[in-house]
Amino acid sequence: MTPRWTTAVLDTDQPGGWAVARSPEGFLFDDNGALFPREWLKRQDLSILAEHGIGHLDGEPVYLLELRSTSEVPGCNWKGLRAFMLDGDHTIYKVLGYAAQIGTWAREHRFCGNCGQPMTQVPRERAMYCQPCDLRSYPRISPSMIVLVTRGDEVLLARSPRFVTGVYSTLAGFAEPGESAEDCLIREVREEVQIEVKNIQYMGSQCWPFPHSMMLGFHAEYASGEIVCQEDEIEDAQWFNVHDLPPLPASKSIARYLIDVYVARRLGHAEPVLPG
Ligand SMILES: NC(=O)C1=CN([C@@H]2O[C@H](COP(=O)(O)OP(=O)(O)OC[C@H]3O[C@@H](n4cnc5c(N)ncnc54)[C@H](O)[C@@H]3O)[C@@H](O)[C@H]2O)C=CC1
Ligand SMILES: [Mg+2]
Ligand SMILES: [Zn+2]
Repeated sequence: MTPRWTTAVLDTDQPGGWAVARSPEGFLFDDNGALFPREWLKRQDLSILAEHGIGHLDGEPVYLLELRSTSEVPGCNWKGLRAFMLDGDHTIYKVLGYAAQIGTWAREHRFCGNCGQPMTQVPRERAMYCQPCDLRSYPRISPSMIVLVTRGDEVLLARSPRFVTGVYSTLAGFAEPGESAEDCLIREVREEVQIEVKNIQYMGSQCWPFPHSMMLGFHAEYASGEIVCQEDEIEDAQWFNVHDLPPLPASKSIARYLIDVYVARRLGHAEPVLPG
């Protein structure tokens, strides 16, 4: 089956196609969703910082209008990417997630980090370029490890002070330079709960555009130690029995997938599928 959405670097001098608009308040939407006829959208009173041709949806070109600020468009409203993930069509969320990552990266690379001069978009390539330095900047992706640690019928879940009240999730953290995925996972689990793990197994990955994480998901078994929560980062962490779990993260997240797979295996149920 051909995918509905494929990314591409499109020439913004070509007319037509669909466009999405992104401001500090999220994406513009109306009753028909977040995609608008591009020529119509460009006639609205928007403060456009940059335009990017980002790909094809059902064969039609899609562009991003990255805005400096939020403006009123009659009949339309603004909504954050997270809300599109939670209650929207998954393909549209993928389009918007990609648009958000390209918009953020291009906005943050308008000037060369080496010499401070303005950078320009490279035609037909997803890169910003500084001519004097011959320096290219590519979209930023931050590898993050996420792991479900288990001990028989028990799973180790924790709460960050940033989470929705009551929700517990798997442990996660960003890779540091010089680390393998496994080194990072072992360090993060040690730092956050002072537990040692063994039998690390890769489970799958997920793009997490908040703002540019690439989640690499693992399962690991408990080896030793008692839970001690990292100050400021971890509000609470506990072993939960698979028959008695707390409120869990959103169903489309890889955190939820890691938990659901393990629970399904313990209880002999059908395994879930990881949303891409
Ligand atoms: N899709 C999913 O199911 C889940 C995704 N996540 C994501 O995983 C990522 C990592 O999780 P956290 O526990 O927040 O990370 P973490 O445990 O490494 O702590 C966050 C700290 O890392 C540092 N940091 C921030 N951005 C960084 C970067 N790009 N590279 C290196 N260090 C950075 C900052 O000091 C920040 O306070 C986040 O983007 C989070 O949103 C977390 C849990 C579930
Ligand atoms: Mg963490
Ligand atoms: Zn430069």
